[in-house]
Amino acid sequence: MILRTFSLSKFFDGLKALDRVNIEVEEGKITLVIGPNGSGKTTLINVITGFYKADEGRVEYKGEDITNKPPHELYKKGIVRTFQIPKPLKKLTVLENLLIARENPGEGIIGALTKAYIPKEKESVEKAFEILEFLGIEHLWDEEAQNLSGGQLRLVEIGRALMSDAELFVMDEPLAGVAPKLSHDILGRMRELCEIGKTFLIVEHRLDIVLEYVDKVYVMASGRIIAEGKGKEVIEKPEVVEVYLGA
Ligand SMILES: Nc1ncnc2c1ncn2[C@@H]1O[C@H](COP(=O)(O)OP(=O)(O)OP(=O)(O)O)[C@@H](O)[C@H]1O
Repeated sequence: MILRTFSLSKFFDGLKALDRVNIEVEEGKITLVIGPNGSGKTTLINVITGFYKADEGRVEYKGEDITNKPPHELYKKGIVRTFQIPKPLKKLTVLENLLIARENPGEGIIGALTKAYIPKEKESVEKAFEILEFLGIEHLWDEEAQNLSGGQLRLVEIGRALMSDAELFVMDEPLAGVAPKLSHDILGRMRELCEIGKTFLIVEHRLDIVLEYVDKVYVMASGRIIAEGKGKEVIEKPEVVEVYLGA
């Protein structure tokens, strides 16, 4: 397992947003976390990636305790979280967005903007083009991000993460606002990346599209993992049907 959580808990003023969560993320696989609104999925990702502090429990990455390490330290270890491209960066081109991603793992917007105009090494530019080509958006390299469709922006977000050489990609709703065809393309690209050893931990609501691509599914409700398994069989479990109906 590349990542594991052990009895991970997070409280907000008495609310148990995470309640002793145990998950295992296998290397080279896509692990999906689902659950009704407010069940704790984003909180789980935020705690794993160091954006929130855990109140109890532990996170291990490659056997090392990484609990409550800040995002930039996790980035150095090979864990990257994707984010929607913030507004100021939308004025930059697609290529520029990839180039500054490498320098700004922590996603500080101010830092990103001040560093945006430093000279770029040839090697970084070559790498950026390779990634754009892989994602099928190399023709958009000189386009301002603000002119892209929602789906194209998602691909740029993934491209930014790929600039980092990370091994574990943590993504919150990578398909939100993306049309079905492009969603399938994105998931297909993720599967190809799994083949070269990359690992994905994702939260996604679009179950109709995503389930066939993922290796393992965890279902959350009220801060707890209530079911786990492979693809479609999980969502047919009575306890899962129940939480979705109740929601
Ligand atoms: N920063 C915060 N402060 C206080 N409460 C929070 C905070 N973040 C999340 N919560 C609460 O924790 C619970 C879990 O929220 P979370 O966003 O993790 O759920 P989710 O499963 O990602 O939901 P959604 O599918 O709607 O995004 C919710 O009750 C939410 O209101």
